[in-house]
Amino acid sequence: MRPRPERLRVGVPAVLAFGSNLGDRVATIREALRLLADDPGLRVEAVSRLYETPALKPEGIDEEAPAYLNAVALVNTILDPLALLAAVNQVEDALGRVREERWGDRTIDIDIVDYQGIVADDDPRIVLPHPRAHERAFVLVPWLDVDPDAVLPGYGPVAALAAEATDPVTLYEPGDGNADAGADEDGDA
Ligand SMILES: Nc1ncnc2c1ncn2[C@@H]1O[C@H](COP(=O)(O)OP(=O)(O)OP(=O)(O)O)[C@@H](O)[C@H]1O
Ligand SMILES: Nc1nc2c(c(=O)[nH]1)N=C(CO)CN2
Repeated sequence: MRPRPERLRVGVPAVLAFGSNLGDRVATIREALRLLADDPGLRVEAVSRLYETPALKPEGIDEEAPAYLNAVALVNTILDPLALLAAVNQVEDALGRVREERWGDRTIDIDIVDYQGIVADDDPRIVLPHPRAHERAFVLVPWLDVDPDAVLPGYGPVAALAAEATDPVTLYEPGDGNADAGADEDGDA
């Protein structure tokens, strides 16, 4: 009998976006990834570099608010979209996310950008793809890091959308140049 492959690919692909603008942003994003990786329902397959981005508020870019770090992860999951949302909400809650004002400062935000290419807006709890991802360079640019050929369902190639998006995005390079979402705020791996 042939040995069983160690990891069977039975799930579906999804794209998660991470944002943090309060506390130790790198440590928080890294911990969010660790908590998600511990979930038996999903596997983290690739993580982008970190990008520093000014806070986008309903009235526009707010240079006075603490800047965000943003990253994107590709996952493979056996969870359905609502179960995946529950899993990411649980991680947000564990990391001290407080839901007060719209687009308010937060320790962590995790959005489901894409789930298996599905387009669905009938359930406001989970709109797919994420309804604002197409215009957010802070989502599109890190996504390109891990999938240069990515396509946002209903909108087209992510590279073209990123070229159109106007919000500024800067590769985050702490002291030692380690921009990995796996390293913490002072650059330690
Ligand atoms: N694709 C999605 N990913 C995450 N949440 C979603 C999605 N579609 C709908 N929602 C719903 O959006 C609601 C608000 O989510 P959240 O508080 O994270 O918004 P936000 O991060 O402040 O703003 P934004 O959605 O613009 O990033 C949640 O209750 C969730 O059910
Ligand atoms: N730069 C930046 N701005 C934001 C972000 C974010 O992740 N990065 N997320 C928001 C709500 O999800 C609102 N504004």
